[in-house]
Amino acid sequence: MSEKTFSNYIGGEWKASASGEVIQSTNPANKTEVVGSVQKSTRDELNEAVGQAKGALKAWRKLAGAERGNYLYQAAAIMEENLEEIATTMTKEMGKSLPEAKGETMRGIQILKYYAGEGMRSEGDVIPSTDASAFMFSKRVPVGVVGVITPWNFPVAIPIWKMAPALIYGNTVVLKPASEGSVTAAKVFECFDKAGFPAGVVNFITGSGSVIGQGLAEHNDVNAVTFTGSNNVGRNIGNTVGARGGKYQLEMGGKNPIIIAEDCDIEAAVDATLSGGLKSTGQKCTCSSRVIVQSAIYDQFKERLLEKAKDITVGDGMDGSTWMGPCASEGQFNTVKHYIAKGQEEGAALALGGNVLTEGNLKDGYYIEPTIFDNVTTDMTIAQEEIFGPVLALMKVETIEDAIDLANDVEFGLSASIFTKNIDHILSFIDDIEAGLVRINSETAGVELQAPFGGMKASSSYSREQGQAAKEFFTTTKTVFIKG
Ligand SMILES: NC(=O)c1ccc[n+]([C@@H]2O[C@H](COP(=O)([O-])OP(=O)(O)OC[C@H]3O[C@@H](n4cnc5c(N)ncnc54)[C@H](O)[C@@H]3O)[C@@H](O)[C@H]2O)c1
Ligand SMILES: O=CCCC(=O)C(=O)O
Repeated sequence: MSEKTFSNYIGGEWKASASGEVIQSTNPANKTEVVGSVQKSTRDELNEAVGQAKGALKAWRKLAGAERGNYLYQAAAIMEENLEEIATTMTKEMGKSLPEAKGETMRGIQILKYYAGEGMRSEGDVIPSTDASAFMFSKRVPVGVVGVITPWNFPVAIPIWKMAPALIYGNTVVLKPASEGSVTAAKVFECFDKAGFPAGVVNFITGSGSVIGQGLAEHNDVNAVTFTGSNNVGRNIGNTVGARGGKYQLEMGGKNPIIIAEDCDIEAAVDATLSGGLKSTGQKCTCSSRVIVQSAIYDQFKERLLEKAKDITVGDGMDGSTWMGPCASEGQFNTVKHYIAKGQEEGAALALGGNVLTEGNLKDGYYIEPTIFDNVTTDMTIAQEEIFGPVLALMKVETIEDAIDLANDVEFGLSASIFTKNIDHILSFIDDIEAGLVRINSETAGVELQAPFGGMKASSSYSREQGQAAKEFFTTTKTVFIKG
């Protein structure tokens, strides 16, 4: 793959920024390798992108849903032809292993197809009027220009799970991806370009969060902003968009618990803890971070967990034998090191890992060992703050009631899981756990595109993405009353 500089995609054309500056995206498995560069755009260019999206809105929303769907089907087909290249770029840009990157790219394609079909489905309800001679119905209509601000950890799936529903319901979009995933997102936009969307319907602009992201939040012609990312940035975007009367949706961090009950299948629970906690190097918003284990099996579970964690192969995501890649960036690497030090400082015992890996080629990347802390208590920073790295915190409890109380003792509420065979425990977990994604005998990660996704408490703005739930954010309802 040759290193390339990608332009913005505005009004159906690839355009370099007048700033003359670019942002380089480097490979976290090999710091000196530049994967590609994107534009460091200006506020004027953002205004142009929003202007193009606004200009394209009328004609786009007037197309039949099925016609809009055809563009989405076309984009999906082109992405399928380019799957290998997109996935390779993703692995090189943010470190996810190649099989995971391929899975994510395929997921993006499936999301496009799902929403393409949505263009042929109902856009309202017939509602009986109290006037027998009148006809009343509701009709979903687009919100308008949608600003899409996305993180780096799912650089294909997240932009698509926001853009596809926005587009099918008749909105136009301006995407601002995270810089650490921008080259991958540009590859997706190359497919959108080839799909032939009318000029201005889909726009792509890169640059700093404080200029382009904040600019989208502030722009009066951006009717709605859908954001996924960290809590501090999200809250600020929500306040900014809300203050000018815009619609917003925030999907943010997690501190997800997995509860291990004494009656569970320990082997299955260990596998799910490792997969849910450490796949993607712990950089999924749904990753398990707190492992809450009943005391009767604590030692047995811990021993097996450590045994299996020791076998994890860490390396370049492009290498077929790699199970866990590097942290996605230098910033992420430093954050994880900071939390590991903090855990030790506050008295948690390091049961495994905790070190930077420097052997052989690993010294060229941002590698940290799979890390497991023992004797973690809920007051510790590593039990409260999102780490977003390969770090698990083991916590001991006596009863399942205690486990659920402990699980809920954080500001976040994104996903949660329990391993148990006891139906009473399952039912009380479903009822009492404060999380938007509740999983039984399964890892905490694992989002299905046809189901609502979003968190409770500080993890979300009470909104839901994906499946039919996306309709709520990307449309507004007209109630029509007709009298002859
Ligand atoms: N709940 C979910 O669905 C979900 C999914 C994936 C990731 N996440 C969360 O995302 C975070 C990791 O992603 P990240 O590091 O890219 O998050 P981030 O908040 O740093 O960045 C997200 C996006 O916001 C932009 N941004 C940064 N500063 C901004 C500002 N001042 N104004 C407007 N936009 C700004 C960034 O450029 C990026 O495009 C984690 O907290 C993770 O849990 C949540
Ligand atoms: O990072 C957040 C998205 C998580 C996800 O898509 C999954 O768990 O499958």
